[in-house]
Amino acid sequence: MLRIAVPNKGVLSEPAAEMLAESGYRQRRSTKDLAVFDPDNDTEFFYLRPRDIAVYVAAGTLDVGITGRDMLLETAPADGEGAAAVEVMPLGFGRSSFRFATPVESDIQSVAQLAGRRIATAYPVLLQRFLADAGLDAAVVKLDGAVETACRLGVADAVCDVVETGTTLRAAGLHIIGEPVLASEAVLVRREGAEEIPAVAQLRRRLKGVLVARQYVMLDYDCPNELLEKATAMTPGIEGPTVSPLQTPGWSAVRAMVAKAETNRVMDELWELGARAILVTSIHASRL
Ligand SMILES: Nc1ncnc2c1ncn2[C@@H]1O[C@H](COP(=O)(O)OP(=O)(O)OP(=O)(O)O)[C@@H](O)[C@H]1O
Ligand SMILES: O=P(O)(O)OC[C@H]1O[C@H](OP(=O)(O)OP(=O)(O)O)[C@H](O)[C@@H]1O
Ligand SMILES: [Mg+2]
Repeated sequence: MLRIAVPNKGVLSEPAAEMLAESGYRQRRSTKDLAVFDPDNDTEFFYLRPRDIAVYVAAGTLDVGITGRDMLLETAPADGEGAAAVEVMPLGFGRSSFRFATPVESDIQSVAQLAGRRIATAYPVLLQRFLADAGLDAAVVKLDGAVETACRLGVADAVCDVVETGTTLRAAGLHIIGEPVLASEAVLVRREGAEEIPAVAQLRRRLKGVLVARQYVMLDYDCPNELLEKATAMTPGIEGPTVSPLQTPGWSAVRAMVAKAETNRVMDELWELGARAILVTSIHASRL
């Protein structure tokens, strides 16, 4: 039986459950459920705090888990101190960056100026590692959350925290300094060195299938044969487009997958070239 850890709360919780449901797995009905068994897939899901997920997976109690890359790295054991969990694949949601910020009016306006100052964070391991690598000596103030308030309340001179839109930082009168310490998103994790069992390989294919269905659309169009070479170069698809003859002499129908973000640009270019009946349909599921 496959055992999977899923975030029970926070921003990763809903999108993780949604992605698993789209991958064909049963998910919990109530946010109070702590575990769910999916008999059709012989899989059990455990709903845990995202911060703890890599710990369970590293211990080998659970086969795989979904957590944030930042949380995975934060909970990684120090060298030689037991097994670690490792990233298997990024999942394309819960994107954020982990970065420094200071009060707008602060005298600290660069990372180098953090030397000798107090930095509040909920990710002390990540921060210590960055400081050590950068050769900076600073005091780390470990907080549990709402880190942005630490400067105003006088317990820190700067923060190092998760930023997505920057709204929370701005509301606290802070601004970003320096480059991101880490770019994070939700990731699938498993135990370092674990043997790839068929159920995990299948889970990965299913998750990849959802990612592809989210990132691509199917594009169909009709094209005069003399323009086929140029048109298919614009829509190469994954392994090459499907080209079939139309009943109208001198015309072909073309079908190819196109990145969702590119759809309108590609449609405009195809139209300009002389393609017609350009249609876009969404992909519900895939195995490439
Ligand atoms: N606003 C956000 N946008 C995108 N990802 C985020 C955001 N806030 C947190 N995350 C990511 O979600 C993961 C879990 O964070 P989350 O905020 O759910 O847990 P927490 O801070 O430990 O708990 P809580 O906020 O419930 O007290 C982390 O990987 C983090 O980078
Ligand atoms: O850049 P933004 O879009 O504003 O998002 C970033 C904020 O979201 C998270 O807070 P959360 O709600 O998880 O509270 P926490 O700080 O207590 O974890 C994170 O810790 C930041 O505070
Ligand atoms: Mg949080």
